Amino acid sequence: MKNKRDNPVALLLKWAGRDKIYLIASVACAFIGGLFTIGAYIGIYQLMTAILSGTCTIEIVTGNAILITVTTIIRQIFQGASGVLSHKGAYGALFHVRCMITEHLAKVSLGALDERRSGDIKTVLNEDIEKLELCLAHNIPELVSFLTGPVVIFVYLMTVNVPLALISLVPLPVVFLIMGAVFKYMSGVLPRVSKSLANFNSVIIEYISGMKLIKAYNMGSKSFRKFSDAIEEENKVWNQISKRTAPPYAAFIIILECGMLLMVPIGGMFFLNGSITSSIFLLFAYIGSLYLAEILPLQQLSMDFAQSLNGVAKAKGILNLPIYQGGGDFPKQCDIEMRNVRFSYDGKVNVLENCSLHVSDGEKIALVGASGTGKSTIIELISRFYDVQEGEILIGGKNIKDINYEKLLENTSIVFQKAFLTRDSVLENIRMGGDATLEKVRAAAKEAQIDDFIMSLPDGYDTKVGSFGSRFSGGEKQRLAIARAILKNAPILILDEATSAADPENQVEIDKAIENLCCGKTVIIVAHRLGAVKMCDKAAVVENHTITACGSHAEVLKTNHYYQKVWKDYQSARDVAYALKGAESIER
Ligand SMILES: Nc1ncnc2c1ncn2[C@@H]1O[C@H](COP(=O)(O)OP(=O)(O)OP(=O)(O)O)[C@@H](O)[C@H]1O
Repeated sequence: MKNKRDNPVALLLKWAGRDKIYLIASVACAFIGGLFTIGAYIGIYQLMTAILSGTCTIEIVTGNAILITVTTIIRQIFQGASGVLSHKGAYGALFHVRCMITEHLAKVSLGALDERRSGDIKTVLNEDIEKLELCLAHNIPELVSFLTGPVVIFVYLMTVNVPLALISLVPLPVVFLIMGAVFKYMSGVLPRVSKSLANFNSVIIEYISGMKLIKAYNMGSKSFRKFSDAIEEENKVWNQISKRTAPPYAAFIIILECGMLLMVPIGGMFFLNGSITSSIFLLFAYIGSLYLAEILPLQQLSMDFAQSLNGVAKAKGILNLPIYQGGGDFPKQCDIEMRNVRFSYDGKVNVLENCSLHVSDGEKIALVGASGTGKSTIIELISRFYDVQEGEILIGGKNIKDINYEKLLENTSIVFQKAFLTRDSVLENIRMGGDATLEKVRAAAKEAQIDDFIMSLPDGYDTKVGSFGSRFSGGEKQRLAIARAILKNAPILILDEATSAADPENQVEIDKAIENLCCGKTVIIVAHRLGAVKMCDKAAVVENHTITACGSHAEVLKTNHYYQKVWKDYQSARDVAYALKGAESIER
């Protein structure tokens, strides 16, 4: 049996939360407005009858004119109110759904997200959810409004003449069959539409964010090709849809409007054999053949409805992604332990196998290893961006899966190799949604060696960061990210050390900032340059999918070949720098 929760309209109403009341009120208004459709038809019928029977007076004309005007005005008022209420409810619902999805995404493992492209998620959050507005603000109230009128008129016609009223319904099953066929076709083709749109969005995101690279390698025409292919596919899909849906739409309109073809000969026959009066004949010849045209606006409904349901299904798909929930308090002690961990991103190739590591509370450890050996993966597992496939990771003796995810994030600061700045003020970029005062933010920025620079900006801490942080150099961005982590003051610090961003002066400032940041914390640093080892108590070598050596610099240097080699290389490089500079005191 189909679960009630699977019903897309019920789901939409649930997502609308408190705004559901506006949606229900809008449907009620649409219904009442629809009831008043009958006024104009009754007015015209009464006038026709009076004229044909020669009893028409000024009172009858005025009375029916008032009836038609007033019912039309009331109908419009209720339909207008229905529109206002449905839009208020619909945009409230859209807001709730978007918030639910973004909050949900924050608790989803990166593994689940890796399978989706950013364009795909953007399409759901933007275009697909926007389609829900169609359903809530238009489709549902319009369906009620445009169906109520014809139903009321049909009931009225039944009171006048049952056989003719029933004959007037003949086109209806045909048009509903057509609408059903269009709905079925649209539901089938929509996954291709969504895929093409998601691809289109991904290409745009890639094109804009990779603009520097595109320019540097003169890739304009090549990437434009990708761009134009995506546009072409979009165009192809929608052309195909119009080709397939145009004929049924035309048939829908023609069949609805051809009621006269039935009503005139059949009504005429009834009139000639004396079973109906002339006014009843005219009523059916005119109104009885036209009233179904009231549902003409519904021709778009099947396509819109299919799109809305597709939007619901895709939003539900994201909301169904498993999230980290439950779990207890963050432990008092912050020692970190990896026990025999196995991890693979794709389920096929193991990045880590039987990997173990212990970092004591308050200890600083540097992860050293060749590129691609799994250093960043280790810190992503400790931060629970992904879950291990075998083994366990413990903090303070507690498996991180048993720690409340938000508490884990609260107590861990991560400084990424590539600092990401949001399009907001410098102040907000440091306090990241928190409520720290400017004084506290400045104190953190001072420790991160970036306060002087921020104060030299035209608007100081209120300076807006340009898109993708483009106003700041790599080193400045790095120090802003360090200021963020200093302000957060979490007991565990994970640092994917950046070197590319730093020129020598910047590096001195970054090193000082990192030193301040690390003070009194349990720290894991991914050491891309060996110089970082000097600020740590221990070094651990990541190679062959595991940690092969761990200990003080001297201990690891004694036992590990890789470490001996890179240390030698590091020293030679320093000697070259020493010779080039001719300085007396380069620190060894
Ligand atoms: N999201 C991902 N999906 C699939 N594979 C990944 C992902 N991230 C990393 N990898 C792969 O996992 C392996 C380890 O990558 P990782 O980034 O942990 O190495 P690293 O030691 O930090 O490298 P580097 O020093 O160059 O930053 C690499 O082979 C990499 O290609």
